[in-house]
Amino acid sequence: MAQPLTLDNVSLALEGRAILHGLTLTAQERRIGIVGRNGSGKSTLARVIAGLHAPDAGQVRLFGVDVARDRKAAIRTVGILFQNPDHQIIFPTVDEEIAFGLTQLGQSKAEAAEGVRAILQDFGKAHWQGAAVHPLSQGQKQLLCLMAILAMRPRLIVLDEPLSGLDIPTRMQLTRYLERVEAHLLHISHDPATLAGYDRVIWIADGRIAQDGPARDVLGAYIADMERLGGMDDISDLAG
Ligand SMILES: Nc1ncnc2c1ncn2[C@@H]1O[C@H](COP(=O)(O)OP(=O)(O)OP(=O)(O)O)[C@@H](O)[C@H]1O
Repeated sequence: MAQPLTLDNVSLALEGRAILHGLTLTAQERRIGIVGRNGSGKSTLARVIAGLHAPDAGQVRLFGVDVARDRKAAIRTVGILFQNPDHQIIFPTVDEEIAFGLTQLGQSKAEAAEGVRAILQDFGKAHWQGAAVHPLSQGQKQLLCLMAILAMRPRLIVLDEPLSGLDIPTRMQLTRYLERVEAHLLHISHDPATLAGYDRVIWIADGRIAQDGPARDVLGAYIADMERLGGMDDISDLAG
């Protein structure tokens, strides 16, 4: 059976600078965390795994789908949630935002409308039907993005720091929503606390895998290294 996630020697340069260096891994865990410092390449990796950016070399396969080459299959397979929902939302109303992905999947207007109704109902947000997006808080917008992705029923969702701009109660609520998601999650964060309890954590440093294993081991080593670096003199030496 096809593995949920396979990276085979994935490399990528941006503006002539190598960002990802021959990443290779296979994963079947349902909850995978990616940690790393600012500039280590996490967001770039997120985009490559979501098929938004083709690698220069190597291949990403999700459940057997080559997400860079087979875009049609990719949109059924993977969704991505970004840090800032304002960069993700393109429509002025909740319904249009959710319906868009469904029509991209080939659903009719009526099917998409039913999909919108169903996902809002599922999240106890039936009263959002017909609502405008602009008065929503950041957390509510992030929830809208999550619902829009889940309505499409992807098998894997890439989370690129979607909690980091939210206050603590909102983060806790969104975390609870994420916990009930059936799809596989690949959650990118520089905050180890977010990933405690995950099935597997991969630490990325300078576009390479620094460590890969159980959350407790990898996060422990990562925290120790971050504290070591944090104890050093000059923040200008810390840039990624
Ligand atoms: N479009 C781009 N063009 C050129 N360089 C880029 C581009 N996007 C990112 N980079 C560079 O690639 C490196 C990795 O960036 P990336 O955003 O993937 O890291 P990150 O680990 O997600 O960082 P952060 O935690 O700060 O978001 C950085 O040095 C960044 O400056």
